[in-house]
Amino acid sequence: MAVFKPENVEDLYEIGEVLGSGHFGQVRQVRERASGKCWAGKFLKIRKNSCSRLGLDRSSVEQEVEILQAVQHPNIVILKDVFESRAEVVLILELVSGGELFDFIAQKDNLLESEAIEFMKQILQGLSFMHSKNIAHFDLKPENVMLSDNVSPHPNIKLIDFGLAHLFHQGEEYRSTSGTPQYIAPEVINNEPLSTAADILSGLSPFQGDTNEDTLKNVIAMNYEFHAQYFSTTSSMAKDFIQKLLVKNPNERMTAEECLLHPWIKPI
Ligand SMILES: Cc1ccc2c(c1)c1c3c(c(C)cc1n2CCCN)C(=O)NC3=O
Repeated sequence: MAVFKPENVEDLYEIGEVLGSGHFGQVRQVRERASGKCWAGKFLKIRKNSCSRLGLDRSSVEQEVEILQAVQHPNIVILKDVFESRAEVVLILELVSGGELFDFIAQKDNLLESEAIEFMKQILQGLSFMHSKNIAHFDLKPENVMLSDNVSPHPNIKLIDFGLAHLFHQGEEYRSTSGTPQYIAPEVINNEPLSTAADILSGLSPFQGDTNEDTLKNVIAMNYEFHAQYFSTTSSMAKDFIQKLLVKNPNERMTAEECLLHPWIKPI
């Protein structure tokens, strides 16, 4: 069993504003008292016993910590420290102050394809690194693709939130139905054995339906089209790239490594 620091996190960090919250608990900005540097504290409620429904199993937190310690990469958020009290584990994570990529793009009048390629390349570099270590994120969605800062003209992409991530062991069969309906792969919906390929399809959402049920049906049917309203100025190379991701059979879907070699990302 992993042992985390027993010190009281508030002895070393000043707890600041809430940055986000979820089923797991809260993410808050924290300030390291010794250096004055700001980090993100992910405060996770831990189940007191197996009968309790509130909080997370300690084993799932141990897996998130093990995975974050294994994926040190410029496009993946860094884990600095882990503290544990009676019913809480606190992850001290790199603060990515540039906010969500989705918001950065939404506030621009238009996104050049060259900018989209640069963002996609960084996302794929982080994914390719994780997948090379047999780790899948399993919750890749716009909210979990963030920017390191909001000042530089070319901010760095940072993948965050490894709460659903999984480390595949040799020959292991793994199934899960967790995830966000409009971003999950068809094999997740069908409760089939999963692989890192699920990450490749999960980040896109041309499948949005009026209800979660409609969305899931669209994902299963791979029901999408390139509406002229959005794609009239999109290059055929970009559409070819997307089509090679939106493939129902995970074994026929491009891997992150193959994506990085696609001519849209890496022109010949
Ligand atoms: C400036 C800012 C604002 C909101 C943040 C974060 C940072 C943030 C962070 C993290 C997580 C897991 C969630 C976070 N959230 C919650 C929303 C994430 N889409 C994290 O690991 N580092 C962050 O900076």
